Amino acid sequence: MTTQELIDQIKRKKSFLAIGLDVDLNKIPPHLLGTEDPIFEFNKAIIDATHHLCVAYKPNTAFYEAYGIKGWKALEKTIQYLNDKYPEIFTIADAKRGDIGNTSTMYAKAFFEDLAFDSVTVAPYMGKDSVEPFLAFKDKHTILLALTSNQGAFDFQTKTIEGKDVYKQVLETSKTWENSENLMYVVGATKAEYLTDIRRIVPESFLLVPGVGAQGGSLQEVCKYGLTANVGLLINSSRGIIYASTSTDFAEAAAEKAKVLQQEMEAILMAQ
Ligand SMILES: O=c1ccn([C@@H]2O[C@H](COP(=O)(O)O)[C@@H](O)[C@H]2O)c(=O)[nH]1
Repeated sequence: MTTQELIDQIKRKKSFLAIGLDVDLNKIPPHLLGTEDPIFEFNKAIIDATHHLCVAYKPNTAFYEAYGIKGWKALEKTIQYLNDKYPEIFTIADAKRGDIGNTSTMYAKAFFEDLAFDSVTVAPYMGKDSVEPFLAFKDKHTILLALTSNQGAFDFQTKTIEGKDVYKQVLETSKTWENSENLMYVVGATKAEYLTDIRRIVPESFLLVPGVGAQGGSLQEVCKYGLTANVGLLINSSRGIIYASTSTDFAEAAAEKAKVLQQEMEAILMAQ
């Protein structure tokens, strides 16, 4: 999917919500546990109930890898279902990969060719040659971790090396790489006060922003400093939406939570 197609979808739906599909078998409604593939059944119901309210889904691969072959199969079925039934939706494999070049090539093939995701999250700390294999896929998007939502972000990302914060070096250096127009960046909603500086370096780039809801980040604060003329934001919420109910009404309850966020987004876009 091109960036323009993503922007068009955002404008059409008046939403820049990315719903996180972080499926934990201990948290899903018990009646699904008797089905053949509870993870997929859960995702399918959530997707069918919420697809009109969001523009992206972000399965975090850890939640699938944890269940071995069955988890990976459920991930494969989920992305196939999305690509077949809702091809306008932007898909994000939150896998946080990155390794020496030939290994990164295999990661890129796994997520872009085999699973056919539109994008994958990548850790930048092994440098240019570890990210290039992802960027070589010209019709796909590489989402680089810039300033993450967790407390540990302050351990390295905000440290100053040679006079510049490390997260700023990630943004500035990555902009010089070939096909950098296909880069997006992860910035935590809990770090909204850094967005003015971030927008000075990447004024147009899309930012994937997790941390609204369960982690305490504010949608309003993020939009105040991070919104661009083309929106430029994908706001992620996972637990706050998908675990709204643990009963048979779980999909409707998730849609209600998603609707609240979508309406807040619509109001922000109208006021722009
Ligand atoms: O900086 C980051 C990068 C990734 N994440 C991931 O986003 C979701 C957030 O889930 P919530 O339940 O809405 O808190 C999850 O998959 C994280 O691994 C992040 O939170 N922060």
